[in-house]
Amino acid sequence: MSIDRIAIEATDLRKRFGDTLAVESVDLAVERGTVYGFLGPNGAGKTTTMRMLTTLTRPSAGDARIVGTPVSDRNGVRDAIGYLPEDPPVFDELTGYEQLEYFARLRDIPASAAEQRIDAWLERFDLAGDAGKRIEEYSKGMRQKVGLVQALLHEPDVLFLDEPTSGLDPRAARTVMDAIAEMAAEGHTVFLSTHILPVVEELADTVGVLSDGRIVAEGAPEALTRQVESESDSTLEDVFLAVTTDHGAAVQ
Ligand SMILES: Nc1ncnc2c1ncn2[C@@H]1O[C@H](COP(=O)(O)OP(=O)(O)OP(=O)(O)O)[C@@H](O)[C@H]1O
Repeated sequence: MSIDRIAIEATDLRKRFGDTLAVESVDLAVERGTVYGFLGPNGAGKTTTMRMLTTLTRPSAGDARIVGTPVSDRNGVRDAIGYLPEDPPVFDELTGYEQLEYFARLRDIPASAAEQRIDAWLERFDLAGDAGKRIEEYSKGMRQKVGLVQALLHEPDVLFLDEPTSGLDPRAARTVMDAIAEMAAEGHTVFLSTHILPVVEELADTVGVLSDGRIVAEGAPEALTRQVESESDSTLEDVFLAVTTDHGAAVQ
């Protein structure tokens, strides 16, 4: 596989916080235009890994590149990515529209394109009627939607999403899932961390399960589920339970 087909690459990526080894050793090679589902129990190191890949946390050791740019080149990587963290970075005192306008300026999106894209996404996420309200008046789901639009407004090569459907009603969650599938079909790469397994089952081309700071299982969802013995058809939940209780003994 040639390197330019790899959007997210990590080699022996590690992070230590004092005595805590948050990420022991992570290797990744995520192909462009694919959706990578990142699973793992609470405390496995998923957020820390995403923070290293998005340049927000400096790795203690190892190497990571986003579309060929090393994460030590923070500006270079930030130009190539969008990131929706668990708690979307929005300003309570701005309206939803102002927040997105502000972000579009930060990202150097020309004003006319910005207006067009903001209007289209607000409409799609059923937020157009509330775009003039201050974010402090928004529900959790509305904040989540603004955070998501903010992450993809500049049409980044690589989109990192931490629980993108959390707090969303089923219709909004469907809109988000369809948008993720579209982004991937257009050639964007999506790195998706969530505990909602049906979301991963539907969207991910490849799934990686992180446990105690290491990837203990990785592969296409169908390939992983085929390897788990179960009385009925296996699901990703069976895979998750097998590899995270027994550290990969059931799935090699
Ligand atoms: N800033 C920090 N300082 C000290 N320890 C930290 C810090 N951030 C994370 N950790 C520790 O690193 C480990 C991994 O945490 P992380 O948040 O990456 O897990 P996670 O897989 O995202 O969990 P969850 O699914 O609960 O969000 C945990 O033991 C956590 O306590």
